[in-house]
Amino acid sequence: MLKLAGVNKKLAGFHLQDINLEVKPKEFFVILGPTGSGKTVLLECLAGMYRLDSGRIFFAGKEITHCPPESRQIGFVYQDYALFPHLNVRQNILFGLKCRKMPADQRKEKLIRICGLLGINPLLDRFPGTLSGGEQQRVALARALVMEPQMLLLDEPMSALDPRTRENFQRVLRRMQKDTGILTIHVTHDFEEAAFLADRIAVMHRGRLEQTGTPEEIFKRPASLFAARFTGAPNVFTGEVLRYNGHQVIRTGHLRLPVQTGLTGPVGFVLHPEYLELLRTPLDKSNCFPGRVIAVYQKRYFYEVTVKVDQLMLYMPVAGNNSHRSSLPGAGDEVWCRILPGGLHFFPLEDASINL
Ligand SMILES: Nc1ncnc2c1ncn2[C@@H]1O[C@H](COP(=O)(O)OP(=O)(O)OP(=O)(O)O)[C@@H](O)[C@H]1O
Repeated sequence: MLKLAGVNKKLAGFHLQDINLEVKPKEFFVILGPTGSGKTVLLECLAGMYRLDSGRIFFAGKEITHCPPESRQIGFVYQDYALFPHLNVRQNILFGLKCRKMPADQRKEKLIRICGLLGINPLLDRFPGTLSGGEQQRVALARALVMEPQMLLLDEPMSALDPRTRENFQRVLRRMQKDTGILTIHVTHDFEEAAFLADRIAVMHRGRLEQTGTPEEIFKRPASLFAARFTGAPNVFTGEVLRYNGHQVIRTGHLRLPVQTGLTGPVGFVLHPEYLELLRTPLDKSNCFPGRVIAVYQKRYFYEVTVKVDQLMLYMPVAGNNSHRSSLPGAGDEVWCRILPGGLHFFPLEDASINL
């Protein structure tokens, strides 16, 4: 178990603020946040590269707040791989074990195991300058893993990879983490990557952790406008909860959507697309709203229909295949949009001026 309690670190122009976090043994934990939000500084605090201003860090049953980096048994993989260019892959991977003066036969045994796990045996005699980005990243990971760290910190290890290589590396990484069970903290600004890899995610914004939860919890129930928008939730809007004709409604533009929420006043809300139904004629007047189709795009497995309802641009995926295309409305058509029960999620709006 890793525990951070009230961790604070001020740097010129940046403040890592009041970080409280618990990560379970064997967990794959992702810190998700935009550039400059403090993800790397947080990893560096864990690795012992900064002296904390306040707060404590505990790992595997002992306090490590003041332990020097080399005694923390942490593996750190950087964004830019940081391989030694004058050493071949084998020498790069074994560098740390040689410094530890591990006997050659033990080094060899570890090398074989790690390279098998990451599929890099054919690369052992090559030099970093001759490797692709994805290959270099695997080597960097192997170099960290061979030291058998108790915790692995990965600082945007895929930022320089093309989408296909990134997808492959994500699979390798996830399998490796499940096989080894090393508590892993991975930093990224990409929600899809986070959702694929993470057991749990913490959303970071301006030096603070805004929300922690499983990928599904964060995607379905974002706690703030920032979390909703940054994780790419479609149909994120703002409005005001008030009473209208004796009912609780949310007013947004000229629309009044019936709601049941403990919140009042200004709120943010998500209209989950899978709870939106596209109709030619209204079914249930209280939850059906007239709109106009703005665009229909074909995606791989579904159609993406954009409907303007009052001032809201609603994104709606509609399942279908080519033969189904003719039954879909087209741009300019008048339609109705029905909100099914459970389709609305609210969060308090603390800072309406958040600009992503
Ligand atoms: N040693 C330092 N001294 C002063 N400021 C620093 C230092 N290291 C980082 N910062 C600042 O702290 C803020 C957070 O930096 P950090 O590298 O943690 O962001 P990040 O979330 O990892 O961003 P990115 O996704 O771009 O890597 C930035 O404004 C950065 O300029």
